[in-house]
Amino acid sequence: MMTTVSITGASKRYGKVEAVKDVSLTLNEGEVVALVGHNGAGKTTLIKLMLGLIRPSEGRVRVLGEDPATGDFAVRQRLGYLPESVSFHMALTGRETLAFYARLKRVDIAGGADLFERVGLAAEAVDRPVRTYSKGMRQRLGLAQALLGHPRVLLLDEPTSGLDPALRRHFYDLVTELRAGGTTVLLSSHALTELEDRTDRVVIVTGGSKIADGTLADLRGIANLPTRVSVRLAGEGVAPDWRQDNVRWKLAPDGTMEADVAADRKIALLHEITADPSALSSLAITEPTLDDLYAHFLTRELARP
Ligand SMILES: Nc1ncnc2c1ncn2[C@@H]1O[C@H](COP(=O)(O)OP(=O)(O)OP(=O)(O)O)[C@@H](O)[C@H]1O
Repeated sequence: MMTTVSITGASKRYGKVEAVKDVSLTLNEGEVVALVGHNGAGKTTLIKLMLGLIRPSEGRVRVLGEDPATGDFAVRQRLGYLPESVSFHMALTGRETLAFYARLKRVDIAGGADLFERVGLAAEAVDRPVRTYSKGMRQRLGLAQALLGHPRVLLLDEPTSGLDPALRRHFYDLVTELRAGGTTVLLSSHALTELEDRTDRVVIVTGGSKIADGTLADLRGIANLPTRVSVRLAGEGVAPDWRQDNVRWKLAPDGTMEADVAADRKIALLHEITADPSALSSLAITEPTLDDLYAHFLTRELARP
């Protein structure tokens, strides 16, 4: 897998504020990575470092093998960026806006109509002034702008804010397609639930530091949080042996029995529970969500001396 972005020991200070502290991070070709963290955690600063808009106070940033702040313009042409709040010139139409950005980026606009279609901006809207656009339409125009020049690295800051559920799905389909074509996609977001099944890797930052970096499975392994097992018994009178196991079951008001089971005991317990399938009417297993993991890593970080 080819590395497209590599950040090594990077820090960025603004006076006394250390917006990014000694962060090392690698992004690869064809990878979708979520960058998550609270407000002020340093996400935008990291993105600005990758874009070469700012330089690190310490450390090194390389994008497609070059320093984005000083490197070749050709590298910046292969970088796409969607800022958190997209602001366009309200009097320009969608088509004019895209043409403007294409000129800035010095890329061919020939595929412009295609781009509108790809991001789901209706043909009838393309020649209307941007001031008549809804927030979701502006967001899609922003995405079309970010896709100009077939970027190899796409940095998207809160890309789904303002999109309704159907547009979100469309957006993630597009991300999947880009990833298949080898693009690196970095999504900075607060929307943890929707990121869960859609990213290859999750990077958590807080107070400018990176505190976790891995696949969801990696993070689950490190966090070692319990798995929730929920069962419903087939009949009132059934009292299987595993109820006596040293797992603490709680009875929910709807009659479901729930237990939080340590990762290393989960499989043995499930084996036991399912030994007599006729005893159960339903069984559900819930792994820790990205929300749970995020809370875990933040709490662990706060507890550090
Ligand atoms: N130009 C700047 N001058 C001074 N301080 C800054 C500057 N840019 C960022 N900071 C500070 O650096 C820290 C990190 O900010 P950053 O914008 O990177 O966070 P973020 O994770 O993107 O937050 P959000 O989710 O709110 O966008 C914050 O404390 C912020 O106030």
